[in-house]
Amino acid sequence: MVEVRLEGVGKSYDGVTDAIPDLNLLCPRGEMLALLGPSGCGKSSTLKMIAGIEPVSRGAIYFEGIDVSRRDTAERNVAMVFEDYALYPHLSVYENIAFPLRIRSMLRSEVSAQVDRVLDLLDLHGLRDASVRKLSGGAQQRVSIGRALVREPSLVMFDEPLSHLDADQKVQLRTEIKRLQTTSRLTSVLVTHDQNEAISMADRIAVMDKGVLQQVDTPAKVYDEPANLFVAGFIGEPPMNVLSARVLREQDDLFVVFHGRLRLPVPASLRAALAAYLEGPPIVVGVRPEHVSLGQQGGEAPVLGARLARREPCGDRDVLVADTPLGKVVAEVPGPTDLMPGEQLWLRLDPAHLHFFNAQTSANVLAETA
Ligand SMILES: Nc1ncnc2c1ncn2[C@@H]1O[C@H](COP(=O)(O)OP(=O)(O)OP(=O)(O)O)[C@@H](O)[C@H]1O
Repeated sequence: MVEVRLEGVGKSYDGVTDAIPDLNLLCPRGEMLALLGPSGCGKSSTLKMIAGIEPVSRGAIYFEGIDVSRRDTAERNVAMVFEDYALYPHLSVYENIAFPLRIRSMLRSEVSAQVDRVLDLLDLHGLRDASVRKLSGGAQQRVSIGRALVREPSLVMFDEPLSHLDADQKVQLRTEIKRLQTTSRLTSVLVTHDQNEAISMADRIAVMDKGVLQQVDTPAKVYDEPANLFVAGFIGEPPMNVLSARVLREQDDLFVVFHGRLRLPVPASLRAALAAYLEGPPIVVGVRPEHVSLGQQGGEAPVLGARLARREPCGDRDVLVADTPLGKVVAEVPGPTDLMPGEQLWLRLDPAHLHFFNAQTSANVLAETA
């Protein structure tokens, strides 16, 4: 397994516009890097350039420090796992996994040993002689992962590997891929538009928009410390609420004030970063729905008056969509509640979980002072 590094990589399909202007990215050896972003953000182009399916227009791709930009997929020893499994339907599980070894004219005994190793790894021994066309989607994808691993690749590329599976199989295979990746220390790149897949499987997530890398970090950091408003809005479901506000000082304390309707103390850890915004330019405050709760008017905690527009029951919690003088605010509260549309609510925004962004650049103010 290798470390993969992209340096100043650019891709233009027509020689005029850039699908990817300038990408710098590192996937350390033994880690899974997820490329995540909306349709057209450049995930597939990046995957294809790393795999050697598409040439780079600029820059270079290094495997273990060696420039492989001009090598093809076979020379890079990259294995692919596709969303549609791409198995040979007339062959058995064993023969599908053995296929990449057979075309290398490997000795029969050696093929058998390698395939057995992979059948063990994926717990597929019971299905060894089954025809792949009779298997469930999840089992077919496990066979295609086995076929990718059997020839001991330098890098495994997972291209939307779970998109054809139903919800149960998705969860099972997610766990399986994570287990394999960790125990076999695979270097792998996962392309997905599904944030849950990226969060549950990857060591690091590269969030892209319009060909530009927005943030690359661990799933926890991408969620807890989004680098900018794009990442804040893209990661998390329902998305983070964003509200415009100003920062004021009163005696020695800083407060964030939302159009004179709500005033919250700024946590001590953010004071230095927010000092530049004092009495100054507007700021955008983000708060995740799970950090908006139901409060009471006249209680100790400051609250925002709201009217319930919609309630979405989600089992043990309710998603409340409320109209407030600051705009629409979404709250995720323990449920089920018996709240009805039109009801008056008092919302509490947890001051310990506010995110602050520069309204002009959209960057997280913590990143500006880092
Ligand atoms: N073969 C191609 N020829 C011309 N333009 C292309 C080609 N492949 C991709 N593009 C363009 O490059 C940009 C990035 O596309 P890409 O497929 O890499 O994004 P993506 O994030 O993988 O999207 P999706 O999730 O829809 O597959 C888009 O503007 C797309 O139209």
